This record gives sequence, C-alpha cells and structure tokens, in this order.
Amino acid sequence: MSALSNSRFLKMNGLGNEITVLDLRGTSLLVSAEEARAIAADPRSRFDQLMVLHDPVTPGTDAFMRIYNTDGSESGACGNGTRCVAWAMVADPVMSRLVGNGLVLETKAGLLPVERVSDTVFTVDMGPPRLAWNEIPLRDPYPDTRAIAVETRLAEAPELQRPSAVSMGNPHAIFWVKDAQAYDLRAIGPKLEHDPVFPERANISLAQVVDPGHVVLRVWERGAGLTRACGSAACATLVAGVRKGLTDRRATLSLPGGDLLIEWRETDDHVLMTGPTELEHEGAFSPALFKGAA
Ligand SMILES: N[C@H](CCC[C@H](N)C(=O)O)C(=O)O
Repeated sequence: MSALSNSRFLKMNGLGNEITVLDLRGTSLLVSAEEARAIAADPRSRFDQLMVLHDPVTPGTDAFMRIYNTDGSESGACGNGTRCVAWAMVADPVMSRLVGNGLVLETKAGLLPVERVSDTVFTVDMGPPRLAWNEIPLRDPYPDTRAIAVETRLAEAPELQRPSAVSMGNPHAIFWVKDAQAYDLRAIGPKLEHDPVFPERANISLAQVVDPGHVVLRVWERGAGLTRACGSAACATLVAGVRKGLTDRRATLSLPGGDLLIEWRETDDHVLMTGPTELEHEGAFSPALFKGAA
C-alpha cells in the first residue's frame, strides 16, 4: 500500500490550470512518478501539476516544493501552482501555519517570494529569467536566444520555425503568431515539445501581440498537454516580448482561463506574476488509487 493512501489533498486551479496540492511537510515521503500518474488519473485529484510541499531547505524559506506533471515528470517552476500553494499556506485551515500574508517558497530552480494581494490574488516573484542557451537548455550554443531554429517541419504550420527561448526555471519556446487561435495546438504541441533542439523538452507557447501592453497566449505544456493557463509561460513570453521590442515591461497576458499581469522589473531583473487562485474541493487519496504504483 502506498504511504500516500488517505493523505489529504486540495484540488485547486489558477486560471483553470488544474493544480492539486499535497502537504508532506513533517514526513520524509517522496512522491514517485508512478504515484503522481495515479493521482492524475483520478477525476477527484486530476491535475496539470501536482504541487508537493516538503519541509523548508534554505533558512528563511517556508516550504520546499516539488512539482509534477501528469506524465510523472518534474518541473522546476509552475507559476499558477505557486499561487495556489501560497493560498493554501496562508488560508487553508489545515495547511496554514503562517501569520501574515508574505512567504517564500523554494523549488529546485530557486526561491519564490509571494505576497497576498487580496483574498485569492497573489503576486509571485518568479526570479530572473535565464536566457543563455545552456541554461534553458538548448542543444546548440546559440549566442542569441531571441530567435532560435527548431528542426520540426509542420506540414500544417510551416511558419512555426523560429521561436524565442527562455527559462523561468523550466524551458519555454515562444512562437510569435498573428492569430493564436488559428492553430491546432493539440496536434502540433507534442511535436514541438519533443523537437531535438530541446534536450529537456519544452513548454510550447503561441503568442499573439495585440499591443505592447497585451498579449494573447495559448500553451501546450511539457508533460501535461493543453492547459487553460501557464504562469511561467506568461512570464517567459513577456520577457521574450521585451527582448524582441514587441511588448512593454509590464503587460496583461490573456490565456484561455483568464488574465495574468506580468512585469519584468528593471531594477533587479526579476519577473513578477499576479493572478488569482481558486479552491475547488478537498479530498483524501483512496488506497485503491495506488494499486500497482510504486
Ligand atoms: N502550469 C505551470 C507550468 C508547468 C510547466 C511544466 N509543464 C513543465 O514541465 O515545465 C505554470 O503555471 O507555470
């Protein structure tokens, strides 16, 4: 039987990006890829990302987070999930241990200070973007990652060849398009995600600049597929837009699930993401869920 059987979880979302939060602080348990896939397969705990809280590692932080995709792979960043975790840590009667509205979360990619703006709205300091080819990572040593070249040739979209590449703690490729709705992202996303120029795969964005303060964005997520929103992709897109002279340093990113306000702060190079969270329900993992999962 899995040690996770009967563990309490929160089913949340950030702009429709489906997030399940599991608190393993005070234990030495780790979620395996098989267990993550089993949790994702149950409609009650279904997620785009599973956010797992562990005891803090770096002094001054409030928790360490491990982030799982539906396929069981792990990511270094999840903007929408980070807001959901922040809500849980300040507002959930069982998980909250904090007084005040600010906290610092940590992932394998770095520290994420979070501030509560209102009941359910949070601003996450997503840190500085990583723009060097080997930090993203890309297979080839590009001196300039504002426009790279993918190898995939799409019969249905031959123009999708020269994305911008950015890491926000996880790899993003941003294709600049006239009309983000004009593409079958479910069909082309998996091909671009696995393009050989991305050794760790990539989250794939279609970005349509409406004006310098507004971008329409659709995202195919690495390891999770088509989602209603992706916070780190919104941050990566704003950064790439500024670098290409297409957007202001502060802009609204409209995703299928709603809007995020993103700012790339000039003073310290950090990217700030502001958006909502929603609690859907809580539950406990049924032991039957983990049959066959290690
Ligand atoms: N939904 C998340 C990003 C998930 C990224 C994940 N699919 C990866 O493998 O990097 C967000 O709001 O930032």
